[in-house]
Amino acid sequence: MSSSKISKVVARRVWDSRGNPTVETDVYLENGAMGRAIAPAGASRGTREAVDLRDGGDRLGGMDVQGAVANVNEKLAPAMIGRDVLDQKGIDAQLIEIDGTKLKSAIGGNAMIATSLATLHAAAAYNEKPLWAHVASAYGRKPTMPLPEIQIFGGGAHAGRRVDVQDFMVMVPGAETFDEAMEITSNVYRAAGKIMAKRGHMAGVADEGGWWPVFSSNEEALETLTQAIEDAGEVPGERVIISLDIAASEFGNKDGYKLALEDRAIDTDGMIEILGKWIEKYPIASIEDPLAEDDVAGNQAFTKAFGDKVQIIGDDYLVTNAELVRQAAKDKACNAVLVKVNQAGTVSEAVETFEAANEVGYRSIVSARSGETEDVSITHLSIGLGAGQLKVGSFTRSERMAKWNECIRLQEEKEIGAFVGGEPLKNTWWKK
Ligand SMILES: C=C(OP(=O)(O)O)C(=O)O
Ligand SMILES: [Mg+2]
Repeated sequence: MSSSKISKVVARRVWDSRGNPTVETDVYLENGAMGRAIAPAGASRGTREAVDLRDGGDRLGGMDVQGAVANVNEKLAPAMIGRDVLDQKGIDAQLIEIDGTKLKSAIGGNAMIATSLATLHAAAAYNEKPLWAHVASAYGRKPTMPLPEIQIFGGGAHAGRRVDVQDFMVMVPGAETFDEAMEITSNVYRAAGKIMAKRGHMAGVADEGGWWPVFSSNEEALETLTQAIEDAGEVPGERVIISLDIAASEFGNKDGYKLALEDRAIDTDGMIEILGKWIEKYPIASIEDPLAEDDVAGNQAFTKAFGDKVQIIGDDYLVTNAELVRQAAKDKACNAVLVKVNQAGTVSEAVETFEAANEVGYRSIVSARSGETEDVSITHLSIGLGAGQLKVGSFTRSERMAKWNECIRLQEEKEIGAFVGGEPLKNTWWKK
């Protein structure tokens, strides 16, 4: 039998969609197989997520990753060589041990996730399986096509804080196929672009490909999005619903929130009231980070008020951490978790979070970061785990389309369960 032992690990500096350097790792096996992955990078980051190691001083705005690359080549590689690539858990545990910090700040979350993901790719290559199939068999999951969650307008930290809300997205739970969900979303995207162009507000796209938010209020963005759904020939709330990432930690905390665009300071109750009005008025079926990451009482109150109506996703609030998911379930805060591999820092910890979500009955949405590359690992993870939903960003940016187009290809695989768009939102108003 050919050897599944790791023979070489090499990292290098490559570039992401914001022009920032990031880490790419190659893992080679004795039998000649190889896996490669690139670390993504967030802009609206939770304080409890794994941190990237950045350096460079004045060069590259202190965003360089030479130290992280060196850590892979000099510290992780020697420990990995000779290990069985099929032991993802053991390898990840070793990476965690070498780092030795709570937030992966010594080796760097960027170094850790590129290496952990590359190990997963190498194991798939050893098994001569596509990544999704390896993930499904390694974790005992039924592979399934996800419901796409796609940005139409960007905002928040991804668009110079032109509006407070970070992501104005749509999902098409009423689509019959993944392909149809993409087609309908692209119609909405282009309709939204036409509205902006007509208003003389067409100003390019934000970090994840949604149109640049030239609006005078958060609500104007919601109105425009609803209009775009109509212009695309759809009845808002029928096949197409709105989903929002408020990313509230970016403009507030438990002591108060500052809606910069509207020049308003409000408290937790005020935030819940505004969001409640939006849920009343617009066809919103999913909201991410409605309150700040430290606002436990706010997240609890919001979930109590709207948890049986909309999907409530913890991103900065749960930072792809299994313990925090279990705690949130005890606290009755949120009913879904965003799974971002680099928030956890290793594949094993991200999968553990996904499994914890399943245990407590929370939905999972595998997600990209605002800084991305051509790496399509998350497409395979979402399908292989049968996570149900995938959040990536939008048209106009190929680092996003690489992931969506990989979904399009994979829907042709007979072993991948059919798209059941409505299923992930079945406990929301969309389908009781
Ligand atoms: C994808 C997101 O943005 P970032 O990667 O900047 O955290 C998000 O907040 O869900
Ligand atoms: Mg988010």
